[in-house]
Amino acid sequence: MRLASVLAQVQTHKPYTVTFDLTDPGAIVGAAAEILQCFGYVDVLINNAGISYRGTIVDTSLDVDRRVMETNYFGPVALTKALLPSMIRRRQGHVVAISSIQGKISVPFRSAYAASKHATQAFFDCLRAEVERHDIEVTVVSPGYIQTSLSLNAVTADGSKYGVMDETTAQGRSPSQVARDVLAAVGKKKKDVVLADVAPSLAVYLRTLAPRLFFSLMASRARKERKPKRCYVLEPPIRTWLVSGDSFCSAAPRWPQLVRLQPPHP
Ligand SMILES: NC(=O)C1=CN([C@@H]2O[C@H](COP(=O)(O)OP(=O)(O)OC[C@H]3O[C@@H](n4cnc5c(N)ncnc54)[C@H](OP(=O)(O)O)[C@@H]3O)[C@@H](O)[C@H]2O)C=CC1
Ligand SMILES: CCCCCCCCCCCCCCCC(=O)OCC(=O)COP(=O)(O)O
Repeated sequence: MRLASVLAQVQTHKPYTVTFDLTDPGAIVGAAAEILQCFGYVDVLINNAGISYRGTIVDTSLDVDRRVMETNYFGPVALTKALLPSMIRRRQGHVVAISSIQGKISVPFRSAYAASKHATQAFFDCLRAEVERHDIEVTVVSPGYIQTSLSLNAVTADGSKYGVMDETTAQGRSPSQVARDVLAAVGKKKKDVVLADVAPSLAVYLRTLAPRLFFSLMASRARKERKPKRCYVLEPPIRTWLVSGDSFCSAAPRWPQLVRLQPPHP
């Protein structure tokens, strides 16, 4: 009842949906214009859309690197630039970038994703400093795993969909809790928020304070994820095959279920 009476006093807008592709710069400009025409201004821009990736650098086509970068970095940058002048004119506005803990640490088989999120962190950190004088707030949010379709929608080395619900994703935080935490961060005008468990949060410090140890942990993680578990011999012709280890499967399932043993893939 109290909530209803508070809501009745708060001026709000009827929801309005504008659908566009973040990899299409023209569509972004058009969408921003449509949003401004409809509402006149934007109070809080939450750059949330994104795509993840699984694969080895050596096997990944440059088109895939570009696609991830276009979606996760250039898209939000373009949308922010399109809406920023109106925020500056109004001397009011809040820009949120949903990055990832992988914007602060880089883990193996996520090169394109981690790079796009590091770029996001850097861009919005610069933006925060530049627009402070216009009274505009910038919050970068770096979550750990969240229970969404991110792994299902992730792109692989050859551009196809990964299509697997990873255990890490399935066991991640609830999206509604993360949404509440993001809104709380906006309410408190927080500048940088990590929403992750202890190990990833500590890993950020480890990367800065003990980089050699961090790099060695990541190298060992890479070795483990590629480690084969079972071995089959097929004949004829006489060849030895490996079934890739479960953990590697979960990192890059597009990789062959059967891979040749000699020589083993790096
Ligand atoms: N889930 C996780 O573990 C974590 C997620 N994040 C970040 O959270 C954000 C949201 O991802 P999440 O909800 O988890 O993943 P989902 O795959 O469930 O959702 C991704 C969303 O992004 C939209 N999207 C993807 N590509 C484009 C595009 N080219 N143009 C417009 N919209 C697009 C999708 O729209 P559509 O459905 O129409 O394709 C969808 O709404 C991402 O930035 C991700 O990096 C950060 C840390 C952890
Ligand atoms: C002093 C003790 C420090 C202990 C640190 C040990 C090192 C632990 C490494 C932790 C790596 C965590 C990786 C977390 C990845 C993550 O949460 O990513 C979030 C996402 O964006 C999800 O993307 P994905 O597509 O990879 O599912």
